[in-house]
Amino acid sequence: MSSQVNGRPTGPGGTVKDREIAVEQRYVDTAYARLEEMRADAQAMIREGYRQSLAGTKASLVDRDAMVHQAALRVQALDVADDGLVFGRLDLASREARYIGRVGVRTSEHDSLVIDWRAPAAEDFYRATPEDPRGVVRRRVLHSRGHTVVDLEDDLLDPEAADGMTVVGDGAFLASLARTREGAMRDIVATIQREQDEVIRAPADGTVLVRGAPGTGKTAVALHRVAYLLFRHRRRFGSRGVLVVGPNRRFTAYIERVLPSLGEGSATLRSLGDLVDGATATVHDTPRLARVKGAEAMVTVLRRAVADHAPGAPDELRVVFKGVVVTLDRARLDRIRNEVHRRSRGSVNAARGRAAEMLLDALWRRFAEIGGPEAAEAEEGAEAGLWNAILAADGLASLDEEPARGNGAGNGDPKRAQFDARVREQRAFTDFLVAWWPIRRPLDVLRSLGDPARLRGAAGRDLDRADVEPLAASWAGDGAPLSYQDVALLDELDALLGAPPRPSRRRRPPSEDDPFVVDGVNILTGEEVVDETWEPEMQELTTSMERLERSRRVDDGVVEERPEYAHLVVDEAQDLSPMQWRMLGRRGRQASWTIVEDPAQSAWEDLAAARRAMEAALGGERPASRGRRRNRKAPPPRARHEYELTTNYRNSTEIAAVSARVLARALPEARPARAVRTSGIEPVVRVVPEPDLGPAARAAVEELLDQVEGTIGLIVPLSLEESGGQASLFDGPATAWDAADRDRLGAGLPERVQVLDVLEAKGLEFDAAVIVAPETVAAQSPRGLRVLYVAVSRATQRLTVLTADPRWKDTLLTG
Ligand SMILES: Nc1ncnc2c1ncn2[C@@H]1O[C@H](COP(=O)(O)OP(=O)(O)OP(=O)(O)O)[C@@H](O)[C@H]1O
Repeated sequence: MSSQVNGRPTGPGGTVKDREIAVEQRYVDTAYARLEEMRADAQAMIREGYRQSLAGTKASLVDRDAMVHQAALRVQALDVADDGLVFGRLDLASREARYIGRVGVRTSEHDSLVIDWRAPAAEDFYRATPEDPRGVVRRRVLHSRGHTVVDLEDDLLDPEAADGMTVVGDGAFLASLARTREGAMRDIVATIQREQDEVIRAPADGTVLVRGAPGTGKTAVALHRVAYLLFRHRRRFGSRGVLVVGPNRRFTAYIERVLPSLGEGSATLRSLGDLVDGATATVHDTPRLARVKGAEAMVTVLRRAVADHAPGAPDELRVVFKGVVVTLDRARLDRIRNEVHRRSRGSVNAARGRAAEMLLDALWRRFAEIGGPEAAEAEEGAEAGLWNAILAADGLASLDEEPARGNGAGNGDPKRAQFDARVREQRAFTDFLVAWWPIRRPLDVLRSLGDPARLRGAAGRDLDRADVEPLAASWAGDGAPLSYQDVALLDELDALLGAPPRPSRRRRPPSEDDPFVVDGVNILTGEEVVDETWEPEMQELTTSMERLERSRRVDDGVVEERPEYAHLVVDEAQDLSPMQWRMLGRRGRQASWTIVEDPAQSAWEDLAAARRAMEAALGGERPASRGRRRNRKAPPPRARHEYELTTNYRNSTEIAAVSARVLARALPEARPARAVRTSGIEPVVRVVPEPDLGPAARAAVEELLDQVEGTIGLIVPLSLEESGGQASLFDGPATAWDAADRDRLGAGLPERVQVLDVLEAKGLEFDAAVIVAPETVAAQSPRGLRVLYVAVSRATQRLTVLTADPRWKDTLLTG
């Protein structure tokens, strides 16, 4: 027999619930006491690590590093568990009770006190249902504040086996969904639902693809999965890293506390605008420009741009050899440049040496063509022995002897070697080389396309001619802001240009008279000529933190090494352009992936092209097979596991009904998720004349400030002027919600109000949302209705929509 008691007084000890809370509190106190001991042990280990380092041997420093690192991680994890350490209890049919918490805690005799939520033994806590109780009779969720248990909620899963077990609860789960939002996402570790848990614990290999409508917990699930993967496969994912990518910086700021609250500080969290070191996106493109910049055709355009001559490159090379002037004109130089590019795709910046060799080849041929050898001999009045005399003077073999090894095309011709050596020495040649084949940064190339003529050349037939001017305008000028799509283009350029030649680590003798050394760098090989004492032994003795720091170092805007990760998590994946997929693909060539998306929220017009790019990114690059194995069949495609989340935990049923109506218009065949919480508060739609939209929005926010305690989102249409004045591309209504408008709207409002545009609102949620001008949002792009669908599904409690078009009132409220 069991008894469902919702806090009714039952006698001198208070309510049944109070007594149950007191029992749990005693257990929780024991767990905290042990946690404290474990923390003290870990801190002692850190002290011991530092003590060992005083011993001063190299081995002790390495040991110290490893020990301190491990212990510091442990202290960090234990600190995190300090708040709400224990949140669950399972009572099994076997009468065993299991406690589930943020970290595993064992007694000093190694008996389990608390099971880590990610451990297999905790799975039943999330998976057991009345239909499939998995041996669980009662599941209890403990709500704590700090170290104090303040509430309980039980689920009776197997009433037959309950036999006298107390069951308390008053729908605390639903109440937790209605909680006030504080501006940052929180973990859901205590209330993960079964369908979500299946995603979190999905296999670590291949690709996990998660779909679900707004508010179904896709982001929450993806982040908990990261914590799970790092816990269960620490060696694999911890060392090569996990990258979590969100759509924009506001979003990453919103979710950045979740992983640390789960004890995971090691995953890298970046927005699509921050993935390339040294470049930061600050604006969104207009939908039209985003489509152009994001399309795969840009690969060809950028290839041409890289292969084009650099701005300011000289168009004639002129050297003098033995009084004979040898020149290469523009047409010849262009042919050579094309040939060097053909051979050095992906390593253009490292190809200066090859460029020099090919120039010398061409100069030598030209020298022969113009009768140079005869002219040179005639001028110097030399007999047949002239060459020998010169060669001998240079310490090279005479014509009668074995041919000296040539510097040039490796043909062993001493005349050619002589020619090469003399030309290389000339400042005219080295200066030309540096200007003609400069080390180019991705940003320089992108800026060079700010010149419409140059962009037109690179565009060929791959861009619509009408797009060229606005594209160029968005890149022109050193101070032009970078857009989110631009960052993917910079990454593409980085891949095309390749890293500049790596500075030499070897110590070299000072080489002041080496003609190829300009400003301390050998201009042919790019090697830095290091002449200070270098102590490799000392350099290697660095801590893990220092190594991490060094691996991220950025040199003059060029990334030294693009990091690759063992696992990539992509949120809001439905919005990635093909170019953005390529950018991610380069970071996960050998990775497994978790992809989270809702195609119905996609603002991307050509979803099919984006899908192809996604598949290419996921296909990655398999480790190269060697030798005989090369002819074997291609490896099987990576495993894919697909999941759908179906319950909306964010919106009240009233708000979900409005978003379902927008969805029905945007995508009639799509099914909305089932909302589980009814608030009794109906959304409000007000019709106001267009010029009054701003003041009406202020008034709506002020009203809501009295009605909700937490965050308010004031969501306005896109500004179509932000990324370089492409207003001409705008073919919707003329209201411009530019930054100044938004500042005016937000002026003087408290911090819990955020003014943001519809794209920035992606993935976020607020207690209350005010949506301004749905008619404008819907008309701003071909996928405007989907963008509006995103906007109306942001609020948990209250939704107010302001429209200048009375028809929208019916659309939103009655469908
Ligand atoms: N099992 C759960 N227990 C408690 N809260 C939950 C649960 N699942 C999701 N939530 C909450 O529901 C809200 C929506 O979750 P989340 O933002 O992850 O949804 P989403 O599917 O990513 O939405 P969108 O598509 O709009 O980005 C969040 O506040 C999240 O904490």
